[in-house]
Amino acid sequence: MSDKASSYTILWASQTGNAEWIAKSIHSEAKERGYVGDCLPMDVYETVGLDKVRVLIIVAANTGDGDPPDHSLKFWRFMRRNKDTGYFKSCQYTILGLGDTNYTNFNNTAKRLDRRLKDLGATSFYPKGLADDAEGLESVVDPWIEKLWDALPKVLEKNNEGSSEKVDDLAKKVEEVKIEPTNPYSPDERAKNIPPEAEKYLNLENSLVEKKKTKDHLGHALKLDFSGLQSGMQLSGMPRVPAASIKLVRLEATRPINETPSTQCVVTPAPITEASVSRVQCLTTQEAMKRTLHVELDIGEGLDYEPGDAFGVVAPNDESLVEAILERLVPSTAEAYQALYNVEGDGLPTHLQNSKSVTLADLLRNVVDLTTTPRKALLRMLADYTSNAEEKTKLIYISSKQGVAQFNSVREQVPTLLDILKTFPSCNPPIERLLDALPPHMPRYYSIASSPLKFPGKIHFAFNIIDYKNIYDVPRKGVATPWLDQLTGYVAARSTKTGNMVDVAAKSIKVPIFRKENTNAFILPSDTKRPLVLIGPGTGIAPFIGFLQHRQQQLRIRKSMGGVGTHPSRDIKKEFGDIWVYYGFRERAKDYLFEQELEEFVKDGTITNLRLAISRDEPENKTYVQDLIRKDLDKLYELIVNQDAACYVCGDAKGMAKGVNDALVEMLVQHHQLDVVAANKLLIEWMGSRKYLRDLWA
Ligand SMILES: Cc1cc2nc3c(=O)[nH]c(=O)nc-3n(C[C@H](O)[C@H](O)[C@H](O)COP(=O)(O)O)c2cc1C
Repeated sequence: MSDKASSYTILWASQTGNAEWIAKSIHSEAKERGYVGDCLPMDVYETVGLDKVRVLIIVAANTGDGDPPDHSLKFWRFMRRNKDTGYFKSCQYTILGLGDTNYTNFNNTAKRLDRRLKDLGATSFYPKGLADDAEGLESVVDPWIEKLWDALPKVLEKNNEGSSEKVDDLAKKVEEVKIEPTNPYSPDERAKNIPPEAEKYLNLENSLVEKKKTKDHLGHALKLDFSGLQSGMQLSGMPRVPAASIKLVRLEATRPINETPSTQCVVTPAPITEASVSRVQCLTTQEAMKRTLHVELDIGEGLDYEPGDAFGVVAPNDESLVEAILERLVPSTAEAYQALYNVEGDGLPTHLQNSKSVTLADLLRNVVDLTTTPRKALLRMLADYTSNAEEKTKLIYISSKQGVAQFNSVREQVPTLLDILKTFPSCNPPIERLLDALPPHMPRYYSIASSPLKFPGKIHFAFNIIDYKNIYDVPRKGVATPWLDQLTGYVAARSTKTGNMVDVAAKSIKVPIFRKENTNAFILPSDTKRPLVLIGPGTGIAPFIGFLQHRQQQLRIRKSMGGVGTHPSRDIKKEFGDIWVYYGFRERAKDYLFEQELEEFVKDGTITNLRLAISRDEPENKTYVQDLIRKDLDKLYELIVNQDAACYVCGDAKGMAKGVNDALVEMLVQHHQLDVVAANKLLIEWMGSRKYLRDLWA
């Protein structure tokens, strides 16, 4: 009998859908190649009987500060608590990590898992891959999967030789596309590729003729240089076309055109609450580089929170973009807003699991992502629905190994789906296939910038409106922040030093939100005596406004209870540790966020020391928070090491968080007699003991 295993298990841990999608693609290709196995989210590991698994493939992403995705925390607890060094002795494994080099803890989850599996007796059958979202996951993921097919037969038996041969041929065909510009992709062939369900609502004849495109101005054709693409060229390394698994089943009922779309199709980790916007304020002046809004939501009794928590906002894709894509792809936009469907299919991805009784517009508005950089597999799939031979070839080229420069150029231009369709006018994919290939539309998370002690029943948050031009001067915008700006009526930029919050309660503006579990313990220590060092430039100050309000209120409550002895007020103050705040912005007159509030915290003693790093008031003397920290190393050493202060960092993962980390390493080298390696190790220990906490974004 062969000593190879007869089946594999794929476990995935995903926060925003990439790992899920990649794991499922591996699973579907493995099945086609004749292997047998399962593909499961990490949180259901108990159903697998992990000690029996002989071939394990893990696809793991990161969130927070090198933390595992939220849904996999139970698995991690199990792995940490497992002390049986032989638990995985019959398991051969490999790991594909999805990370981002903008974060200091690059691919921490995959690296930790690798170590832990080895400690528990598992053996690696194929080296781990560490993909980097900063440069495009594909450049590591695609070759890693390709070589997995060479490694797998050494540990795993094929159960279905017949099917595998067919697939090998198929794979070969996909790998080696020979460019034949004179071979047009006919409408007939295209029709063959449209799943039968799609034909029920797609009038194929109509969809292939030019339609009036009233929203066409919204799309911008990409600027791409195809001079490297030559006739007769052999192309290789294309991603596989995502399996056609989604079916749209048309229902009898229709939705009245004037009915407000609901968010019931959105899959969120906690139930959605409709919160009313009560007040709003622009924290920056007209002349500031960025526009920053401060919004207050009325949450009533519905949502408990503590400072440091975050919450999710369910923001729709831009409606005119949704409409323009529908106008471009379906024969009747009106129908796309009214006809109801159930989304069905084997192993539906998580984000499609609530898509019942939905319109095509609902799906594009709330379920799939229309604005993030396209995956290569999407471009490859679009090629299959492109009738013009030259355009089709270009799409295949961009998704191939040879077209990597063009793919990078696509990424750089941050196109919407409409831009891609505009670049390739004869491309007409059915909506089902888009659902197969587009990433999930994700909720946006914000740190709460208030304390329930100061604002019971309310939450505050602050954010920059994402609105910029790409390298070719084409306007680009975010999803949630321009939507919130529009929803709250584009309040005027502040003109005075402080500005006031505008009461908009009467407008009954609703924002769908949900609670986010605080998985990284970014909360105040319960002991108020413990000193704090809070480092957060820009909107990184937001959670600290909540921390400071909380401490301010705690102090007021404590004072109102009165004290004993000759100096009650001084004795009470001793029950509250010092708070040092490092805060940064560009220009004092334009983007000093929460200026009035911070000054009040200083005045009433909530903040012991407010250190302001201003980067543009004196262009020759740019100061960042890490520069101020470097100036204060001896005092900070006293506070952090001798007085056991907890140190919090919030904001940009790359420049700021790295700079602050380096400054803290310097502090430990200078004052704690450690070398750089030992100092870094101590900082990691502090993270584990919640003395050094970071809430970062790229
Ligand atoms: C809020 C956030 C925090 C992240 N933190 C890290 C990190 O600390 N280290 C890292 O290597 N990648 C980090 N990433 C990058 C993700 O691992 C990467 O984008 C991955 O493709 C996400 O996969 P998913 O869609 O399956 O969640 C972070 C991404 C986000 C959005």
